Amino acid sequence: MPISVVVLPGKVLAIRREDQSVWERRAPFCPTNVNRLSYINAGASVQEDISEANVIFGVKQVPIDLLIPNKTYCFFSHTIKAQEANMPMLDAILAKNIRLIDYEKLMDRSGNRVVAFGKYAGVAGMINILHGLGLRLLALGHHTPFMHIGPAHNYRNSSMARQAIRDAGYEVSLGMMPKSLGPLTFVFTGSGNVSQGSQEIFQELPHEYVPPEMLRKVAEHGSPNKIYGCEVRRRHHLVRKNGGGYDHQEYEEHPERYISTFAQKIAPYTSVLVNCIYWAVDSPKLLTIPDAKHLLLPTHTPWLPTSVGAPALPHRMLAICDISADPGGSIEFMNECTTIDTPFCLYDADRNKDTKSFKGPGVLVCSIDNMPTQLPRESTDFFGDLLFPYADDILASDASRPLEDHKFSPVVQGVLITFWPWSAFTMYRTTEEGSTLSSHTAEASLPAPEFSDNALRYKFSWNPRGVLLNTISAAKYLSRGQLGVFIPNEVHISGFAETIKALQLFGLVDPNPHPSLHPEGPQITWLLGLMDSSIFYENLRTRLSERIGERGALAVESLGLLGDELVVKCGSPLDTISHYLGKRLTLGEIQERGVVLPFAPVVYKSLLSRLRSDGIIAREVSRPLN
Ligand SMILES: N[C@@H](CCCCN[C@@H](CCC(=O)O)C(=O)O)C(=O)O
Repeated sequence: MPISVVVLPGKVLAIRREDQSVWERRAPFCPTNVNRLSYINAGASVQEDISEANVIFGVKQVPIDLLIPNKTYCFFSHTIKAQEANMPMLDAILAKNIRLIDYEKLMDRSGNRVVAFGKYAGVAGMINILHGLGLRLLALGHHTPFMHIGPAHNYRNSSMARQAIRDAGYEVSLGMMPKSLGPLTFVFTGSGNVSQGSQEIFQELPHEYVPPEMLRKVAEHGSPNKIYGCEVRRRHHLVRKNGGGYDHQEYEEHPERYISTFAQKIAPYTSVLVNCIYWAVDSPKLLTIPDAKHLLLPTHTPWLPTSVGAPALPHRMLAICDISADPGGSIEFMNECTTIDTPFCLYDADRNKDTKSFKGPGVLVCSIDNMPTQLPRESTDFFGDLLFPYADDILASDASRPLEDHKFSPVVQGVLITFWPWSAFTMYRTTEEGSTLSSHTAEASLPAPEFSDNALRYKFSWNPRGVLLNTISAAKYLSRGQLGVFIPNEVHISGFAETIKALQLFGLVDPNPHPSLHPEGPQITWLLGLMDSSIFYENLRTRLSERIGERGALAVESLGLLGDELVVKCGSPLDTISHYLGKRLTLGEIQERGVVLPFAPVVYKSLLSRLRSDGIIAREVSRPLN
């Protein structure tokens, strides 16, 4: 239920009822925190209407229509990596003049997060994967002590889960694991809160830690009466692409210069991978789709005693608990997070597909992205105590007043500053009401071409649908009091118009459903399949060049639309091409000018007016490019 707490006269804090999932039973503060907050004896009132609150606290994303304008909100928005699903919510936050304090960005001077549920993600994740391991081994023909461990949410608290794990561990130490399985190894990537939480649970089992270089040895010759653990840090598997070992400073600044050797050096000797790293868009992947193919090939372990009733394992890697939970991220083949309702899937590398089953070929994956809510009370107490020291500071926020009127502590100020680059980019790309707009100045409303390296001259930080849609609708602007209309096709940025024209020519910017693009329809490739599956590549290429010129044809080719990649069909040509370009031309983290940002007037006008009230005036200088 939502509660409002009066903290000071005129200062009301609200805690919203979580609605992101039925499982979400956490809160940002626990009752003890609220008692301490209500220090002027005002008490907390439980009420549906929280609109009188200045600051609204929550845990997970807020539905767009429930976002109350002009408030300060604190919650996990999951927008920092421009996560596609949450971009409409971010747009609404900007449009509604909301000041967002994202817990993920509350950091100390060294860049470490100060409030996080991470430890409980680790705790719950480890319990879940032990439960899943029991079920997977059963499907492979083995009853093991892990069968008696339930999913994390089946326990009243983590102590009860620990007890069940200790009991299972006792049986392991008594030699009750089937000998045909050989020794089991658990690899933990990362050393932060998540990793520590999961290792605390692991340590309830009879265990021995080994360094990464000993993994192979214990995987082959270790004892089946204990479980081997190994914590793998970046320095153990990251190497420079151009030669050389891991350099922390350089990696922080240039993760793209590194590759991971995890798949070759660590994964072949890993039975259960507990992935606890923080993954950023530019970071190297730990396991790619081709790596999985290799790792899930049958292994030959003739030294293990097997029989019809006690078969050998198909391969070493049995399960992955991807607590890091970035679809397509560090574990490339994890393309959709699992949920508390359906916690596991079995990824079959041969078919590059996963099934909701424990039986059959593959590796079991658990990638729930809200695991701490499986232990809601404990994780709320833990989180509330971390957040409490910042509550007063956050409560001082008045979203209708400029930032410099506030005296935030460095931790809170740091979060708010993260909004500046966004505003600046938007300012760079937008044409404000009242400015003069000729066909030349209009070019300034597009991203700077010098920051683009593809045929569209755009890179996308999320779904590019809006950008493409704008190319078939005219933009309106005010010029010296007169309403003008600007046709995007007439923009003369080199390459952009040709490419857009080509996309339009092939009907790829059409927002209406197309039968060939029905998600359940037959598989097709891009233009070759979409236009005429019988035409040869060379002929299509020539025809294309004749119709749209060589530059246009080159552009279409460079976007991969003439290749034989299968189309992920999203119903309409526009949605399908948007999905494709969003993936292909992704910018990654927003770092430079020239990226695509929310550019509807409702979004940027509120930003511009906020900037104006902060004394920053947008000024546009435009010059013709040719
Ligand atoms: N890595 C992914 C998914 C993160 C999901 C984390 N969920 C946690 C958030 C809590 C925390 O970070 O402290 C949750 O518990 O819901 C991404 O970045 O989008």
